[in-house]
Amino acid sequence: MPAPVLALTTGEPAGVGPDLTLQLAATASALPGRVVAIGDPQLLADRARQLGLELVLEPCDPGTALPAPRPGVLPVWPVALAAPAEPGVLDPANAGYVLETLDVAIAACRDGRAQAMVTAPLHKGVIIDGGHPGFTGHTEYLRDACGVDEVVMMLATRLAHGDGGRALRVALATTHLPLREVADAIDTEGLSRVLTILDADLKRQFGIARPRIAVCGLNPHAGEGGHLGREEIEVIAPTLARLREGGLDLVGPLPADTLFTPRHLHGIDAVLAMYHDQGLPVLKYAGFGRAANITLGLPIIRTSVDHGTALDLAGSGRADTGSLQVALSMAADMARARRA
Ligand SMILES: NC(=O)C1=CN([C@@H]2O[C@H](COP(=O)(O)OP(=O)(O)OC[C@H]3O[C@@H](n4cnc5c(N)ncnc54)[C@H](O)[C@@H]3O)[C@@H](O)[C@H]2O)C=CC1
Ligand SMILES: NCC(=O)COP(=O)(O)O
Repeated sequence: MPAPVLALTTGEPAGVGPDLTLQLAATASALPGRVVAIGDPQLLADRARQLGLELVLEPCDPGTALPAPRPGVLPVWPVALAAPAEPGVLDPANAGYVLETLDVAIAACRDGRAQAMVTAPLHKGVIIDGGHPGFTGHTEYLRDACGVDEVVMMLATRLAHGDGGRALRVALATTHLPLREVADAIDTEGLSRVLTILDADLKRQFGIARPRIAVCGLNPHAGEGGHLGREEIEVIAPTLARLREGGLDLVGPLPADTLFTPRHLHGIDAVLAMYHDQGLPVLKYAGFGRAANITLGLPIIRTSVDHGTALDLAGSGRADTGSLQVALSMAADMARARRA
């Protein structure tokens, strides 16, 4: 069985995405699948030279089969930059380029030329500035491009210490939203959809027969019996009760500050946090550089790095490839599991 083809979008051209792609391709003894980079070949060649990396970039036609893998050769599906890119310097002119790399990867996953897509980081602000005011991230872009109503962002890592390499998975009930809007965005329908997708994809994509999911409250102390907010009483607890009747194994809502302690995490397959900065700081404290971001609920497989564009490191050679390695490995494993 040939290794799965992983379509790797190289992300914001002024960020570390091109660097990480090239660093991994030049130095990793083995990549976890057949990686094809999507980006501007000249940008990649210039960045490789800047980083002092020796590898051959081989532009290929996305419409034809990939050449057989060879050590030191990185196949590239070419997408042309709109303007030359300088490491660390954002240019809204290249917003369309970044989105086009995503479109190429999505199309390849949908028609079977690739078995998964892996995304290097993009810069949300510069894409908005470049004429895409509704853009909030890969997650929502993929949802719309794949024509599904709801997706779920989940980050996963392996705990390093004292926990036998156990997985920590943190999913989000809301994603890229101003904090002011979060409480209003949490309603029974949305929460039900998110938990149903999370449960289904932990089974389907991660092989967990009966996922046990712990759900955070929204407010301090999960609302302190209604004295510090009523979302737990009026929305979250009744939603969990209804989903339990449908067979989901749910714990909570629990105060988020104590939920993320080893005793409460014991036996839990995933935590659902109510908002981005309730769950992700914990995940990143536990595993920054060793975690991947997975979009659940899509018809295709998509993983990503756990970090952003790191403009301060672009072109320096000091960006850590750990998370990209995890994202590629996870995508390859998920593709093999789906094929099996
Ligand atoms: N998957 C994606 O496309 C993601 C994109 N972003 C976007 O990235 C942009 C910048 O976000 P920031 O909050 O500044 O986060 P950031 O992750 O780019 O940087 C935060 C800190 O982590 C460091 N860092 C990041 N990646 C690193 C790596 N591979 N090796 C070593 N150090 C690394 C940076 O140097 C910086 O000090 C924003 O537009 C954000 O939306 C953020 C997270 C994920
Ligand atoms: N903090 C995670 C993040 O911002 C990644 O977003 P996305 O671009 O993968 O939707």
